[in-house]
Amino acid sequence: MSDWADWDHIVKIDPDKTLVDGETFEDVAATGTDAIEVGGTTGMTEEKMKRVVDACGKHDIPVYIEPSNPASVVHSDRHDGYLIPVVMNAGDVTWITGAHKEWIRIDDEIDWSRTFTEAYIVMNPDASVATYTQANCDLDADEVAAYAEAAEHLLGQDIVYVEYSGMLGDTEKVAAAADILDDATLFYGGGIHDYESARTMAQHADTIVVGDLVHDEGVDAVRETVKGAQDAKAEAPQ
Ligand SMILES: CC(C)=CCC/C(C)=C/CC/C(C)=C/CC/C(C)=C/COP(=O)(O)OP(=O)(O)O
Ligand SMILES: O=P(O)(O)OC[C@@H](O)CO
Ligand SMILES: [Mg+2]
Repeated sequence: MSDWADWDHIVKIDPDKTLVDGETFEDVAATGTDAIEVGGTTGMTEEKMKRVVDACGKHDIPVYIEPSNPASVVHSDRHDGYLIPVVMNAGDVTWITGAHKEWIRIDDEIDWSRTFTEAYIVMNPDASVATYTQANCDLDADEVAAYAEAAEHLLGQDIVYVEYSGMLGDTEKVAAAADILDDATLFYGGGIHDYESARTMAQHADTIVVGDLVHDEGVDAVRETVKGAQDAKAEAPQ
Protein backbone atom coordinates (compact mmCIF):
# COMPACT_ATOMS: atom_id res chain seq x y z
CA MET A 1 0.00 0.00 0.00
CA SER A 2 1.19 3.50 -0.77
CA ASP A 3 2.22 5.74 2.12
CA TRP A 4 -0.39 8.37 1.33
CA ALA A 5 -3.37 6.00 1.51
CA ASP A 6 -3.33 6.59 5.28
CA TRP A 7 -2.73 10.31 5.27
CA ASP A 8 -5.53 12.67 6.37
CA HIS A 9 -3.35 15.76 6.54
CA ILE A 10 -0.13 17.04 4.98
CA VAL A 11 1.84 20.16 5.80
CA LYS A 12 3.45 21.69 2.74
CA ILE A 13 6.59 23.65 3.51
CA ASP A 14 7.64 26.27 0.98
CA PRO A 15 11.45 26.50 1.18
CA ASP A 16 11.22 30.09 -0.04
CA LYS A 17 9.27 31.07 3.11
CA THR A 18 10.21 31.09 6.79
CA LEU A 19 8.57 29.50 9.82
CA VAL A 20 6.98 31.71 12.48
CA ASP A 21 9.56 33.17 14.86
CA GLY A 22 10.63 30.68 17.50
CA GLU A 23 9.11 27.63 15.76
CA THR A 24 11.11 24.72 14.35
CA PHE A 25 10.56 21.86 11.91
CA GLU A 26 10.42 19.61 14.96
CA ASP A 27 7.36 21.61 16.11
CA VAL A 28 5.82 21.19 12.65
CA ALA A 29 6.41 17.43 12.74
CA ALA A 30 4.75 17.30 16.17
CA THR A 31 1.46 18.92 15.04
CA GLY A 32 -0.06 15.51 14.33
CA THR A 33 0.15 15.96 10.56
CA ASP A 34 0.79 12.72 8.65
CA ALA A 35 3.50 13.91 6.29
CA ILE A 36 5.54 16.87 5.13
CA GLU A 37 5.73 17.87 1.49
CA VAL A 38 8.46 20.31 0.53
CA GLY A 39 7.75 22.50 -2.48
CA GLY A 40 6.68 25.87 -3.84
CA THR A 41 6.45 27.54 -7.21
CA THR A 42 8.45 30.75 -7.00
CA GLY A 43 11.98 31.26 -5.75
CA MET A 44 12.84 27.55 -5.67
CA THR A 45 16.47 26.44 -5.70
CA GLU A 46 18.25 23.19 -4.93
CA GLU A 47 19.97 24.86 -1.99
CA LYS A 48 16.74 26.01 -0.33
CA MET A 49 15.17 22.61 -0.95
CA LYS A 50 18.15 20.81 0.58
CA ARG A 51 18.16 22.96 3.70
CA VAL A 52 14.50 22.18 4.45
CA VAL A 53 14.77 18.48 3.56
CA ASP A 54 17.77 18.12 5.89
CA ALA A 55 15.91 19.84 8.72
CA CYS A 56 12.61 17.97 8.29
CA GLY A 57 14.21 14.60 7.62
CA LYS A 58 15.56 14.41 11.17
CA HIS A 59 12.09 13.87 12.59
CA ASP A 60 9.88 10.83 12.68
CA ILE A 61 7.49 11.73 9.87
CA PRO A 62 7.40 10.96 6.13
CA VAL A 63 9.03 13.71 4.05
CA TYR A 64 8.44 13.98 0.30
CA ILE A 65 9.83 16.59 -2.00
CA GLU A 66 7.53 18.13 -4.57
CA PRO A 67 9.76 19.86 -7.11
CA SER A 68 8.38 22.62 -9.31
CA ASN A 69 11.29 22.35 -11.75
CA PRO A 70 14.12 19.90 -12.48
CA ALA A 71 16.68 22.23 -10.87
CA SER A 72 15.05 22.01 -7.44
CA VAL A 73 15.24 18.22 -7.15
CA VAL A 74 17.55 17.06 -4.37
CA HIS A 75 18.65 13.51 -3.68
CA SER A 76 19.17 12.38 -0.11
CA ASP A 77 18.44 9.58 2.33
CA ARG A 78 16.74 12.16 4.51
CA HIS A 79 13.51 12.13 2.53
CA ASP A 80 11.17 9.29 1.74
CA GLY A 81 10.42 10.08 -1.86
CA TYR A 82 9.54 12.36 -4.73
CA LEU A 83 6.05 13.54 -5.67
CA ILE A 84 6.31 14.90 -9.20
CA PRO A 85 3.46 17.12 -10.40
CA VAL A 86 1.81 16.65 -13.78
CA VAL A 87 -0.62 19.50 -14.46
CA MET A 88 -3.75 18.20 -16.19
CA ASN A 89 -5.02 21.65 -17.19
CA ALA A 90 -1.68 23.30 -18.02
CA GLY A 91 -1.64 25.59 -21.04
CA ASP A 92 1.95 24.71 -21.80
CA VAL A 93 3.01 21.08 -22.29
CA THR A 94 6.19 21.80 -20.35
CA TRP A 95 4.15 21.13 -17.20
CA ILE A 96 2.58 17.93 -18.50
CA THR A 97 5.60 16.10 -19.90
CA GLY A 98 8.23 18.60 -21.08
CA ALA A 99 9.98 19.36 -17.77
CA HIS A 100 9.77 15.65 -16.97
CA LYS A 101 11.60 14.72 -20.17
CA GLU A 102 14.31 17.29 -19.42
CA TRP A 103 14.66 16.11 -15.82
CA ILE A 104 15.07 12.50 -16.89
CA ARG A 105 17.59 13.56 -19.52
CA ILE A 106 19.83 15.50 -17.12
CA ASP A 107 19.47 13.60 -13.83
CA ASP A 108 21.21 10.23 -13.63
CA GLU A 109 20.35 9.61 -9.97
CA ILE A 110 16.58 9.19 -10.28
CA ASP A 111 15.30 6.49 -7.93
CA TRP A 112 12.12 5.25 -9.59
CA SER A 113 11.22 3.09 -6.61
CA ARG A 114 10.59 6.28 -4.58
CA THR A 115 9.21 8.47 -7.37
CA PHE A 116 5.47 9.03 -7.88
CA THR A 117 3.30 11.51 -9.71
CA GLU A 118 0.48 13.80 -8.62
CA ALA A 119 -2.09 14.81 -11.24
CA TYR A 120 -2.77 18.46 -10.48
CA ILE A 121 -5.94 20.31 -11.41
CA VAL A 122 -5.01 23.96 -10.84
CA MET A 123 -8.09 25.99 -9.88
CA ASN A 124 -7.06 29.44 -8.57
CA PRO A 125 -6.17 31.72 -11.49
CA ASP A 126 -4.45 34.17 -9.10
CA ALA A 127 -1.94 31.62 -7.72
CA SER A 128 1.65 31.64 -8.97
CA VAL A 129 1.23 28.03 -10.00
CA ALA A 130 -1.60 29.03 -12.38
CA THR A 131 0.48 31.74 -14.05
CA TYR A 132 3.55 29.51 -14.13
CA THR A 133 1.73 26.67 -15.90
CA GLN A 134 -0.67 28.89 -17.87
CA ALA A 135 -3.49 26.79 -16.47
CA ASN A 136 -7.05 27.19 -17.63
CA CYS A 137 -8.79 27.47 -14.26
CA ASP A 138 -12.21 28.30 -15.62
CA LEU A 139 -13.64 24.84 -15.08
CA ASP A 140 -17.07 23.77 -13.91
CA ALA A 141 -17.63 20.77 -11.63
CA ASP A 142 -18.19 18.44 -14.60
CA GLU A 143 -14.89 19.39 -16.12
CA VAL A 144 -13.02 18.97 -12.84
CA ALA A 145 -14.55 15.51 -12.51
CA ALA A 146 -13.61 14.68 -16.10
CA TYR A 147 -9.99 15.74 -15.53
CA ALA A 148 -9.93 13.60 -12.39
CA GLU A 149 -11.34 10.62 -14.28
CA ALA A 150 -8.84 11.10 -17.11
CA ALA A 151 -6.02 11.28 -14.57
CA GLU A 152 -7.03 8.02 -12.93
CA HIS A 153 -8.23 5.93 -15.84
CA LEU A 154 -6.33 7.22 -18.85
CA LEU A 155 -3.07 8.27 -17.22
CA GLY A 156 -3.06 5.77 -14.35
CA GLN A 157 -2.43 8.39 -11.68
CA ASP A 158 -2.57 7.29 -8.03
CA ILE A 159 -2.92 10.83 -6.70
CA VAL A 160 -5.26 13.52 -8.01
CA TYR A 161 -4.62 16.97 -6.50
CA VAL A 162 -7.30 19.67 -6.63
CA GLU A 163 -5.16 22.76 -6.09
CA TYR A 164 -6.68 26.06 -4.96
CA SER A 165 -3.39 27.38 -3.53
CA GLY A 166 -4.11 30.67 -1.71
CA MET A 167 -7.91 30.43 -1.61
CA LEU A 168 -10.52 28.10 -0.18
CA GLY A 169 -12.03 26.08 -3.01
CA ASP A 170 -15.51 25.32 -4.21
CA THR A 171 -16.72 22.25 -2.29
CA GLU A 172 -19.01 21.26 -5.14
CA LYS A 173 -15.99 20.92 -7.45
CA VAL A 174 -13.92 19.05 -4.88
CA ALA A 175 -16.87 16.71 -4.27
CA ALA A 176 -17.24 16.15 -8.02
CA ALA A 177 -13.64 14.95 -8.22
CA ALA A 178 -14.07 12.81 -5.10
CA ASP A 179 -17.20 11.14 -6.43
CA ILE A 180 -15.68 10.13 -9.73
CA LEU A 181 -12.49 8.55 -8.38
CA ASP A 182 -12.37 4.82 -7.73
CA ASP A 183 -8.97 4.01 -6.24
CA ALA A 184 -6.91 7.15 -6.72
CA THR A 185 -6.31 9.28 -3.62
CA LEU A 186 -7.71 12.82 -3.73
CA PHE A 187 -5.53 15.57 -2.29
CA TYR A 188 -7.10 18.97 -1.73
CA GLY A 189 -5.03 22.09 -1.01
CA GLY A 190 -5.79 25.79 -0.77
CA GLY A 191 -6.84 28.31 1.85
CA ILE A 192 -7.29 25.92 4.77
CA HIS A 193 -6.88 28.17 7.80
CA ASP A 194 -8.84 26.76 10.75
CA TYR A 195 -10.67 23.76 12.18
CA GLU A 196 -13.84 24.31 10.17
CA SER A 197 -12.26 24.82 6.75
CA ALA A 198 -10.11 21.74 7.34
CA ARG A 199 -13.08 19.64 8.40
CA THR A 200 -15.18 20.77 5.45
CA MET A 201 -12.55 19.97 2.85
CA ALA A 202 -11.63 16.68 4.54
CA GLN A 203 -15.25 15.60 4.24
CA HIS A 204 -14.66 15.48 0.47
CA ALA A 205 -10.96 14.92 -0.13
CA ASP A 206 -9.02 11.93 1.18
CA THR A 207 -6.11 14.13 2.25
CA ILE A 208 -5.94 17.85 2.88
CA VAL A 209 -2.79 19.89 2.34
CA VAL A 210 -2.06 22.93 4.52
CA GLY A 211 0.54 25.34 3.17
CA ASP A 212 0.69 29.07 3.93
CA LEU A 213 -0.87 28.67 7.38
CA VAL A 214 2.28 27.10 8.80
CA HIS A 215 4.36 30.03 7.56
CA ASP A 216 1.87 32.79 8.43
CA GLU A 217 0.21 31.61 11.65
CA GLY A 218 2.31 28.72 12.91
CA VAL A 219 1.94 25.33 14.48
CA ASP A 220 -0.97 26.01 16.86
CA ALA A 221 -3.15 26.95 13.91
CA VAL A 222 -1.93 23.90 11.99
CA ARG A 223 -2.86 21.65 14.92
CA GLU A 224 -6.46 22.88 14.67
CA THR A 225 -6.56 21.85 11.00
CA VAL A 226 -5.22 18.39 11.90
CA LYS A 227 -8.13 18.04 14.34
CA GLY A 228 -10.57 19.18 11.66
CA ALA A 229 -9.28 16.58 9.22
CA GLN A 230 -9.32 13.78 11.80
CA ASP A 231 -12.84 14.62 12.96
CA ALA A 232 -14.12 14.61 9.37
CA LYS A 233 -12.68 11.11 8.90
CA ALA A 234 -14.07 9.88 12.23
CA GLU A 235 -17.57 11.12 11.28
CA ALA A 236 -17.55 9.48 7.84
CA PRO A 237 -14.85 6.87 7.39
CA GLN A 238 -13.90 6.65 3.71
C1 LIG B 1 9.73 17.27 -13.80
C2 LIG B 1 10.00 18.04 -12.58
C3 LIG B 1 11.09 17.56 -11.71
C4 LIG B 1 9.33 19.15 -12.23
C5 LIG B 1 8.16 19.73 -12.94
C6 LIG B 1 6.94 19.67 -12.06
C7 LIG B 1 5.78 20.53 -12.53
C8 LIG B 1 4.96 20.04 -13.63
C9 LIG B 1 5.52 21.70 -11.86
C10 LIG B 1 4.38 22.57 -12.16
C11 LIG B 1 4.08 23.51 -10.99
C12 LIG B 1 3.60 22.79 -9.76
C13 LIG B 1 2.36 22.00 -9.84
C14 LIG B 1 4.32 22.89 -8.62
C15 LIG B 1 4.01 22.18 -7.34
C16 LIG B 1 4.13 23.03 -6.11
C17 LIG B 1 3.05 24.04 -5.89
C18 LIG B 1 1.75 23.94 -6.55
C19 LIG B 1 3.25 25.03 -5.06
C20 LIG B 1 2.26 26.10 -4.72
O1 LIG B 1 2.38 27.11 -5.57
P1 LIG B 1 1.88 28.60 -5.26
O2 LIG B 1 1.25 28.67 -3.93
O3 LIG B 1 1.09 29.03 -6.43
O4 LIG B 1 3.27 29.34 -5.28
P2 LIG B 1 4.05 30.25 -4.24
O5 LIG B 1 3.54 29.91 -2.88
O6 LIG B 1 5.49 29.88 -4.46
O7 LIG B 1 3.74 31.65 -4.66
O1 LIG C 1 -0.91 27.55 0.85
P1 LIG C 1 -2.31 27.00 0.85
O2 LIG C 1 -3.34 27.98 0.36
O3 LIG C 1 -2.65 26.36 2.15
O4 LIG C 1 -2.32 25.81 -0.25
C1 LIG C 1 -1.72 24.58 0.04
C2 LIG C 1 -1.19 23.87 -1.18
O5 LIG C 1 -2.19 23.27 -1.92
C3 LIG C 1 -0.31 24.74 -2.05
O6 LIG C 1 0.31 23.96 -3.01
MG1 LIG D 1 1.68 29.21 -2.02
